[in-house]
Amino acid sequence: MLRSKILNRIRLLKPVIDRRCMSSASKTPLTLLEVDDKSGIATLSLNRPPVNSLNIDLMNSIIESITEIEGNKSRGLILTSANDRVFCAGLDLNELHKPNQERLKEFWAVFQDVWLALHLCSVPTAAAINGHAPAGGCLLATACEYRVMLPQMTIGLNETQFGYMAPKWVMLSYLSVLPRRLAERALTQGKLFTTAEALDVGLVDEIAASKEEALAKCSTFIDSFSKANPLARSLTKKQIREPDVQKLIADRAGDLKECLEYINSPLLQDGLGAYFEALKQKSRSKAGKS
Ligand SMILES: CCCCC/C=C\CCCC/C=C/C(=O)SCCNC(=O)CCNC(=O)[C@H](O)C(C)(C)COP(=O)(O)OP(=O)(O)OC[C@H]1O[C@@H](n2cnc3c(N)ncnc32)[C@H](O)[C@@H]1OP(=O)(O)O
Repeated sequence: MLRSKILNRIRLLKPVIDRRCMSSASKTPLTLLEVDDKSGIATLSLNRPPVNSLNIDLMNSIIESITEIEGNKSRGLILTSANDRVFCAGLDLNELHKPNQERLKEFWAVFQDVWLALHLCSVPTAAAINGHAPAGGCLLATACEYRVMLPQMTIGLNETQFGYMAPKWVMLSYLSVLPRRLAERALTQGKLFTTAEALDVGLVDEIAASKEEALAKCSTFIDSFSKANPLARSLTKKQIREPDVQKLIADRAGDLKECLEYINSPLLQDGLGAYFEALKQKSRSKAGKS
C-alpha cells in the first residue's frame, strides 16, 4: 500500500517536472552530462558562466538531466561544476531583483521542482563541490546524499546576509544534514562555512585536494550501494525523505504565495538591490573597471 502510494506520488511529481523541462531549450549547454561507460556513473556539471547562478533555464536543464539519468539506469549521479572557482552561486539575483511577476512565479515553481527532483532522485547522488556553494548552491549540495568539497571554498545558507529568510523546505534540507541547534545558528547568522568548518560540523563528508579526487570519492560513495537492490534502496531513501518533501508538496501554492509577498516587499527589494550592487562593484574593482 505504502509502496504504491509513494510510487503514485512520484508519478504525480514527475508530470510536473517533465512538463517543465520541455518548456525551454537553452542555446548553450547549461549542464554537461557524461555517463562513464565502465562504472555507469553519471557526472552532471553545471555550466552557466560566470558563476552557475540558477535561472529558469539552468534549473530546467538540471531537471531534464536528472530525468534522463533516472531513465538511462545510471548507477549514480555526481553533481559538480564546470567552473573551477564556483560550484553554484545560488539563485540568479536577476530573477529576484525587480522581478517580472509572471516570470517570478515560474522561477519559483522550477526552484521547487529542481529541489524535489534532486532530493528524491532514485539513484545514489553525491556532490563534488569544486567551488563556492552559497545559498541555492548549498541547497543543491545538501539535496545530494554525500558531499566532497575542495579546500579554500565556502558553503552555507547565507540568505540573512542579503535580507532574506530561507523557505521552510530549504531549512529542512539543512536540518537533514546539521544538528538543529547548529543549523539554527548558521541560518540566523547567514553563515558561510569554510571547507574545514563544513567538514567539522558534518555539512560535507570529505575533503579532496582536487576535482579528480573529489569525483573519485563520490564514485566510491556510490559504489557502496553495489550490494543493495536499486528499487529497495530508492524506496528506502524516498520513505526517509518523504516527511520533508510532503511539507512542500502539500502546500506548494502557499509556499509560492509566501515567497512572492516576501521577495516583493520594498524593504527586501532594497536590501537585495544593495547586496547585488555591492557584488557588481566588487567584480568591477576586481577587473579594474571601477
Ligand atoms: C518565506 C518565504 C521566503 C522566500 C524568500 C525568497 C528568497 C530566498 C530564497 C532562498 C533560497 C536561495 C537563495 C539564493 O540562492 S539567492 C543568491 C545568493 N547567492 C549569493 O549570495 C552569492 C553571491 N555571489 C558571491 O558570493 C560570489 O559571486 C561568488 C559566488 C563567491 C563568486 O565570487 P567570484 O568568483 O569572485 O565572482 P564575482 O563575485 O566577481 O561574480 C562574478 C559575476 O557573477 C555575478 N554574480 C555572482 N553571484 C550571482 C548571483 N547569485 N546571481 C547573479 N549574478 C551573480 C556578479 O555580480 C559578477 O557579475 P558581473 O561581473 O557582471 O558584475
